Amino acid sequence: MNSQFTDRIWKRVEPLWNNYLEHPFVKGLGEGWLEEEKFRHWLKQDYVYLIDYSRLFALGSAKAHNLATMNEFSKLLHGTLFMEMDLHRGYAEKFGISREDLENTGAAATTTAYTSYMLNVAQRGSIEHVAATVLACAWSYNFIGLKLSQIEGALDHELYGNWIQTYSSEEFTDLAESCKQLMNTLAEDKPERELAELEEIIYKTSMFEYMFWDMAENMETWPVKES
Ligand SMILES: Cc1ncc(CO)c(N)n1
Repeated sequence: MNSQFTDRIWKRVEPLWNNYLEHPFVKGLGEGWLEEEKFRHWLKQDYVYLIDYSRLFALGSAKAHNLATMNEFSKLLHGTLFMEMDLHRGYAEKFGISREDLENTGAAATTTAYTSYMLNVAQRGSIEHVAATVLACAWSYNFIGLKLSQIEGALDHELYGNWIQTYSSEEFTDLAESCKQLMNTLAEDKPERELAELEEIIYKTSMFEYMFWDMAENMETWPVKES
């Protein structure tokens, strides 16, 4: 098979993504010792993150040049709003966080920066820009889920097993693969200047992914609290 755009991307992001696996939040999740309050912080921030992330798939459908692409984005939208966010709703119920509280979480600085960046790039750009903004998110969570699932006992952990099961599942792997396929199709025959631009978007979102783990680990919101 011909070399794909995502093979080039993999070479660029792999060193950065390996840092996710060393991050204390991700390590704690995989080895089962992550403090619950940090996980609860991630859960709430990630829920509001996913609301805006879902908008990107809707934008992808709107900007699609053909029905097949519209269908792909619509499947990704549905998968995020239902399959993925059900995981969050299940945890919230376990923690006694109401649906309303979950949904009304105030986005932290990092969450705001990350979603604003993606929405800005996607709104200003074309369909391939939309595909570039969503790629690192789905693919890197699948990468992390699959890696953590290899740790002995991780899938059976009382609290975090469900997280690892979801992100390493066939369903979520399909979702990540669809994002990769979409990116490859949309990158076909594009000149190098445009490919380099897409690569930068994917690299930046990968950096934001790292910042999101940091935000969760340090339970950050905004640097100065209202008095
Ligand atoms: C921050 C973040 N990135 C990626 C995913 C996977 O969709 C997620 N749930 N949250």
